[in-house]
Amino acid sequence: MLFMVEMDVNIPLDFDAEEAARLKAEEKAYSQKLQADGTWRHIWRKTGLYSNVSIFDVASNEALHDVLMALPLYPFMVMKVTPLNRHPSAIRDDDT
Ligand SMILES: O=C(O)C[C@H]1C=CC(=O)O1
Repeated sequence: MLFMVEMDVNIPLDFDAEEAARLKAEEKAYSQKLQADGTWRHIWRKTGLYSNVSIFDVASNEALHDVLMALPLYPFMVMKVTPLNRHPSAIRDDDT
């Protein structure tokens, strides 16, 4: 199942800088592990924003929930989740 997830990150300005750097490093490692195993199919930065658009490929709503809740930066994120269907006019057999 494919989902588009939009993540807006908002770390308070007075949050400890070292802790923020640690959480960002953890987030990067977690994200790259999920990208390597095919769960996190695409990640794009929204230009000019601390925000991304991502595509996830997971087995169920519950699986996506678990992946998102485990994001180290989750406490600082607002997310919008959109389920995706293959478009009937798509010309490619896959969506890579
Ligand atoms: O930077 C972001 O958009 C937030 C988050 C998502 C992946 C990652 O490494 O950080």
